[in-house]
Amino acid sequence: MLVALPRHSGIDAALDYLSPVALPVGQLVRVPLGRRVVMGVAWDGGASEPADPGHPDDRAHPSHPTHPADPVAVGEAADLKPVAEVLEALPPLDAGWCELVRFAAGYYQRSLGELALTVLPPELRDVDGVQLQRRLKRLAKRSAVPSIAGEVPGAPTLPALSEDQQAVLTALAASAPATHLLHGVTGSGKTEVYLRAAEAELAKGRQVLVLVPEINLTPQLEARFAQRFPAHRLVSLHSGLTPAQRLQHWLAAHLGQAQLVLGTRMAVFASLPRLGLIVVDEEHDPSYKQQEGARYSARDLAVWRGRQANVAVLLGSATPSLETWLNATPAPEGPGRYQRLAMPRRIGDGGLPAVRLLDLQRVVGMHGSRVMREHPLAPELLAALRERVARGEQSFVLLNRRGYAPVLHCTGCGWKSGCPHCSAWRVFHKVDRSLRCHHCGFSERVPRACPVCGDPDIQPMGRGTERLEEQLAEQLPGARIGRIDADTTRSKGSLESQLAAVHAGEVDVLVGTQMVAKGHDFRRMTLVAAVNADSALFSSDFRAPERLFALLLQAAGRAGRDAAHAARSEMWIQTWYPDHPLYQALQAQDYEAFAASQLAERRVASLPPFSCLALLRAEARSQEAALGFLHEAARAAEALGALQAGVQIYPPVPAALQRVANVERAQMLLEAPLRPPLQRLLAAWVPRLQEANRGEHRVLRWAVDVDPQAI
Ligand SMILES: Nc1ncnc2c1ncn2[C@@H]1O[C@H](COP(=O)(O)OP(=O)(O)OP(=O)(O)O)[C@@H](O)[C@H]1O
Ligand SMILES: [Zn+2]
Repeated sequence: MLVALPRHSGIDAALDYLSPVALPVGQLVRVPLGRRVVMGVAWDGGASEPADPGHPDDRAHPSHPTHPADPVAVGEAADLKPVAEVLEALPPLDAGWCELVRFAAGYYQRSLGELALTVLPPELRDVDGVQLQRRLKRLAKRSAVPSIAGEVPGAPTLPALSEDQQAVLTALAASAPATHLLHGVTGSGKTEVYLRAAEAELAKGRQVLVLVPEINLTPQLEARFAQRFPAHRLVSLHSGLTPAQRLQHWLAAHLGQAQLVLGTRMAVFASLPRLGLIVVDEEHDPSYKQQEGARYSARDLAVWRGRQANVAVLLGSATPSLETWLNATPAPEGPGRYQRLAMPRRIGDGGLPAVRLLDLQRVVGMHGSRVMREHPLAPELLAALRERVARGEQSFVLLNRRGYAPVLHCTGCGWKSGCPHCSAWRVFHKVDRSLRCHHCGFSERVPRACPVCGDPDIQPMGRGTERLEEQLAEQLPGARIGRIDADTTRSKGSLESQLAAVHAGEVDVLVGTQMVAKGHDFRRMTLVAAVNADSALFSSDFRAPERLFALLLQAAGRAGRDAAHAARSEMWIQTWYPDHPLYQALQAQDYEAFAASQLAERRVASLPPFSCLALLRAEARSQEAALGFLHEAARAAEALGALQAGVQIYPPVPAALQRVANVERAQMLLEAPLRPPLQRLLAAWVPRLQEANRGEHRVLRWAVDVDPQAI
């Protein structure tokens, strides 16, 4: 029986319980654990993780390709506790789900029980049989509503497919189930491809899983699917749902009542007994990687799940991740694991917006050095915005930093608004005159004077979206300025209403973070400007260039989506480094050339996708303790023969953000040219880390991150 015990508990395999009847694998039960009664999942004897689970991307089949068909005879020994309750109202989780969970636990180094239970809806874990019955009744009533109401609305009219869309769909239909990269430029109509591919599976009575990177992209996609398939039940799965909703939606999928399941990364674990297709929209998005607990990649698990279930997986993006791009590169240059499907043209044949690099050196040369100190936008860019406002077109100004200013400082003594608990600045938010730490949440009212020297002249340094909005309002009198970022969209429904206002043309110039830079189909936008992209150019993170390129190309893609305006659509980038190769590739709108040059760099530096990484993170009261634990862990890995196996262990270092909420953080990187040796080492090593965490180097927390997003 699987119950939610973390790997640290030392109990990794399933627990045994007495049951008067044999239970099928995957059956949900309630069992006593200590003094409590908890949810459990019936499991076969071999619950320990496979030593070498391969990788989500690997072509080879998993080490547990078949599922034991025999029901589990649970416990014979007399000292076992009996199962408290079998939740018979629910069919057992199917073999595909069980295998997915088994694989994910093994690959990401988590305890099987913990992973299995945490990916179920939280409310399911708390209900007993009676409460479950009640919820099922409610569900039955709800799913009956459309048929009682009688009429299913007439079939929606379908747009005629573009040549590219047609070609892609023909190739898809002709292919055996496989993983496909749908590489379509922004506005090429990838969603229509998802819809048609889904339609074919729905017609066969199969279920379709659609993953999106962020909650804020779900409403519009949900609306499009709901509109296209009015006779099918669609449910969403994401963290914005109430626990009760999430359970209802999960149940609808599990019982096969919902044919369409749309959600964020957690939805990859949905129970889908008749799965026919998986779509991963914006597959390159870092949000697919869970950043706590089991740090899984939903994109990679989707690929694994598709292969396991023998169904097609459609990875869509205008800027694929380099991992995916390499996987979709045919032999002999690449492994050719995925099929590449290309849609190089926009719907209506409108071109992509022209990219203009606005050289700030020249701007300063022409207008003097004060101009960029006092104003966020160069006069040329302001003029371009004014022109759009006058023509009744919309513009989007991208600044990937919320708040008013990233830091306050004292002009007298140089004091800066640091966070007392973190190695970070506190951000000035003008709306409530607060200094807020974006890492630990510590917030205070802005002091009247410098807390060190008493000088009243404390000034914002730098600029966030709040300040940009204010300055644009001053510089573009009469224009309607809107702002969308994490601060303006805190309350429920506010994002939807703000987006609706943009779509309705009530905003002339939209200021926003990356939140609005992707996915949205703005029809009247003809200018997109990035005003502080340079700050990401020199990041130490090896994925920073890939991220920046994707963000800017996605942002550019918000302009000129209506073919009628495409010709005069532009993307402006204000920069001190107009010759930077990244900007040059962007100007050429040449993803392939950019990917090729990045991959060449990664190959030379032995970075992913040419190597496999795992990160051990530690958090402790002191940096010494955190580093001490990591050194201890390194010794344990060496003792296990890491070096001989080809796994390189880098020296422990303080994390990039060293202190958060008074906790010191450090990390240690493991690198191997291939996955199997790394996976084998991790499987042997992770159980020993708990032992390493004793004595003088005790840490508060440690975690292994397989395929980390940032190092
Ligand atoms: N065959 C078609 N005929 C007419 N319009 C279409 C067709 N296919 C898609 N569209 C429209 O084209 C627009 C762009 O499509 P969509 O939003 O799917 O692009 P996308 O490829 O997902 O772009 P992005 O990567 O920027 O999100 C949408 O308004 C969509 O309704
Ligand atoms: Zn803080």
